[in-house]
Amino acid sequence: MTNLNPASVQVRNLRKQYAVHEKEPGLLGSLRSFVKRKTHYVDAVKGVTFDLAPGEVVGFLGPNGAGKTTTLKMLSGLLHPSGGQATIGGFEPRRRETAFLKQITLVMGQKQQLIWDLPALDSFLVNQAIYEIPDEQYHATMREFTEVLDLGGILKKQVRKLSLGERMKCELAAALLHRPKILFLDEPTIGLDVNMQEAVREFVREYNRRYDATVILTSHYMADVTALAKRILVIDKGELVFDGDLAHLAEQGSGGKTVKLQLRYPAESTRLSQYGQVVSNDGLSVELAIPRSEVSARAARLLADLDVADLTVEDPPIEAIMAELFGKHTRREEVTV
Ligand SMILES: Nc1ncnc2c1ncn2[C@@H]1O[C@H](COP(=O)(O)OP(=O)(O)OP(=O)(O)O)[C@@H](O)[C@H]1O
Repeated sequence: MTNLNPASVQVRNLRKQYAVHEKEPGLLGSLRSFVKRKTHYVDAVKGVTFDLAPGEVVGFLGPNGAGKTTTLKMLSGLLHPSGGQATIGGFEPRRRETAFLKQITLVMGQKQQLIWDLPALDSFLVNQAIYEIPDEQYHATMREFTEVLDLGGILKKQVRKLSLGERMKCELAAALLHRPKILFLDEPTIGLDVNMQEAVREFVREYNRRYDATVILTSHYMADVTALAKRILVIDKGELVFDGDLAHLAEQGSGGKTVKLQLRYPAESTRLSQYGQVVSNDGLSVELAIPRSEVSARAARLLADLDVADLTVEDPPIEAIMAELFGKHTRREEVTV
C-alpha cells in the first residue's frame, strides 16, 4: 500500500548490483579490454526492507562498503535500483519528479553543492529559484538558519575561503533551504572538529523538531548517532542485519557489560580478576568486563569485598558491539563472468 504522508519512507527488498568493467593497467591492457571485456558484478545492496514513520530519526550504520551510500542514492533517486521498490511520501524516487525533489534532500559530507568561487549567499539564491521558494519563506528560513548555524559573518565570503566547518554549515543551510520533509544525511560531520560536529547535530535536531522531518543519518562518529537517533538500522555486506532501538543494539553483543569502579584504596589486578576481566586499572579507577548474566551478583560482591566509592554499569561502546556484529556475517558475493 502506498503511504502518501510526505515524510514517510517505505523500502521493500531494495537491491543494487553494480557492473564493474575490469581493465589491465597500461596501453596493452586498454587494447585487450576492447577485444575481450571482463565484467564482474558487485551486489552492493541485497534486498533491504524497512519503513520509516514521519518525523523518525534513524541511524544507518555499517562498515566501509556495506551499502549505505548506495541505499541513500537509490532513496533520493540518483541511482536506479536493480530490484525491489522504494516509496518516499508516495513517490517513486527513480522518477525524480519535481514534487518529490522538493520534499527531500541528500547531504553528502564528502561532496559539495555550493558554487566554489561565489559567496554561499549566491548559491542560496540559486536554490531559491530552483526550488521555487517564495520570498517570504526564503527570508524566514534564512533568518532561522543564520541564527541556529551562526552564519552571520560567513554568508558573503567566497566559499573557497571558508573553513571546512563553515562550508559544511553553509552546505546544510543550502540543502535545507526548501524545507524538505525527508533528509538523507551521509556523513554530514565528516572531518569536522568536535565543536562543529556538535553544531551540526544541534541543527539537525532542531530542524527535525521544528519541521517533524524524517532523517536517515549515516556517520562514522557514533556520537552523532547516539545524540540524534533512537532507532538504528545496521547494514553489512548489502544486508540489513539489525533494525531496532539503540538500547537493543547494545544487547546484541555477547561480551557483557562494563563495570566502572572508583575505589578508595588501590586493588591489585590479580585480585580484581576474580570479579571479571580487568580492562584497565589506574590505581583507584578500575574498569571490568563482566558477562551480562553475572553483572548483579558480581557487582554485589565487589561492593561487599572492596571499599568502593562509586560503581557504574555501562553497555560496551557501540563501536565494539558493531565490530562483533559485523564479524558474524559472510563475505560479499562477487560473480565474475
Ligand atoms: N559506482 C560503483 N561501481 C561499482 N561498485 C561500486 C560503486 N559504488 C559503490 N560500489 C561498491 O558497492 C559497495 C557498497 O558501496 P557503498 O558506497 O554503498 O558503501 P558504504 O556503506 O556507503 O561505504 P562507506 O562507509 O565506505 O562510504 C562497495 O563494495 C563499493 O565498492
